[in-house]
Amino acid sequence: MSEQVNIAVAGALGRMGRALAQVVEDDPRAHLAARFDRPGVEGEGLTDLAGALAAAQVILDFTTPEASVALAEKAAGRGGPALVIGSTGLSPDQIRRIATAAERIAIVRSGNYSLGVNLLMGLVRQAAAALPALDWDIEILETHHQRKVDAPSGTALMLGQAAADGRSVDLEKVAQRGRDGITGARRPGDIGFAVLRGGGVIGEHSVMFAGESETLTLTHTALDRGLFARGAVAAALWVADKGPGLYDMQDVLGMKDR
Ligand SMILES: NC(=O)C1=CN([C@@H]2O[C@H](COP(=O)(O)OP(=O)(O)OC[C@H]3O[C@@H](n4cnc5c(N)ncnc54)[C@H](OP(=O)(O)O)[C@@H]3O)[C@@H](O)[C@H]2O)C=CC1
Ligand SMILES: O=C(O)C1=N[C@H](C(=O)O)C[C@H](O)C1
Repeated sequence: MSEQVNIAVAGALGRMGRALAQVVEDDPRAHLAARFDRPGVEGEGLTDLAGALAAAQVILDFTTPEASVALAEKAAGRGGPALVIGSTGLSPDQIRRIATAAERIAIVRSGNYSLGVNLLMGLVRQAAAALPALDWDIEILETHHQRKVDAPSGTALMLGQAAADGRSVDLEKVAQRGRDGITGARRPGDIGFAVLRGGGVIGEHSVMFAGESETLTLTHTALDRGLFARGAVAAALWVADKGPGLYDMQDVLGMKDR
């Protein structure tokens, strides 16, 4: 067997952290080199951040925006390891700081590591380009479990970006992220976001193209959290030998050139 890739898991006690560790342990190409959580949190088999930085070729980071930025800057400052970041809810400034860190180390960042969502992004871009904005409204609906803290989801924002790219418009200028009360009629060209939270829903995303006499809806449903973990571990194996740069799951899946 060829050499295994040493992978550490940040946020190891979280929902994704636990799923990620399981997938790494089950993959013969990977070795679970370290698991760590919030500084000061101890637990069986947990190391600290310094131990993880020293042991890992790649760290899987599904934590919080603040933790991901701090980790990216720390890793960049010492020239590694590479990172696979899945945290969502990042501000534009936090996204910029991760991009700056990626000038010194390899970082994969995506709001969704599933194959289906990454394929859906291409379909949404294509549909948005084909359907004239004056006749077709775009609305994005996402549903997640009751414990999710950010909204709209990272995936919903990626799908909104894909729709905006298809229409060659700036998402910031057309995004409609909250409606309540007397909102006035829908502004032509807006891309709307709607958010549901409840129970244990892993993640559902729909993009509706609404015309006057017909609607077209593209939907992705995640059936199990391990889906994202398997995609993230595939990204870790992919990025382990990459040079500095900011990559996404479309790079990992080889979808960029199609
Ligand atoms: N890109 C994708 O495909 C996916 C992305 N996500 C995203 O991943 C993130 C995590 O989701 P989820 O696992 O459900 O959340 P959880 O809250 O269950 O897990 C996050 C974990 O990270 C820990 N943590 C917080 N700060 C640090 C730190 N500085 N260093 C190390 N660990 C830290 C948390 O500790 P504490 O509880 O003490 O705060 C917690 O244990 C979210 O942003 C979510 O949206 C989720 C699924 C898929
Ligand atoms: O918090 C979650 O659970 C999820 N977060 C990601 C997002 O914000 O899009 C991906 C997935 O939908 C699950």
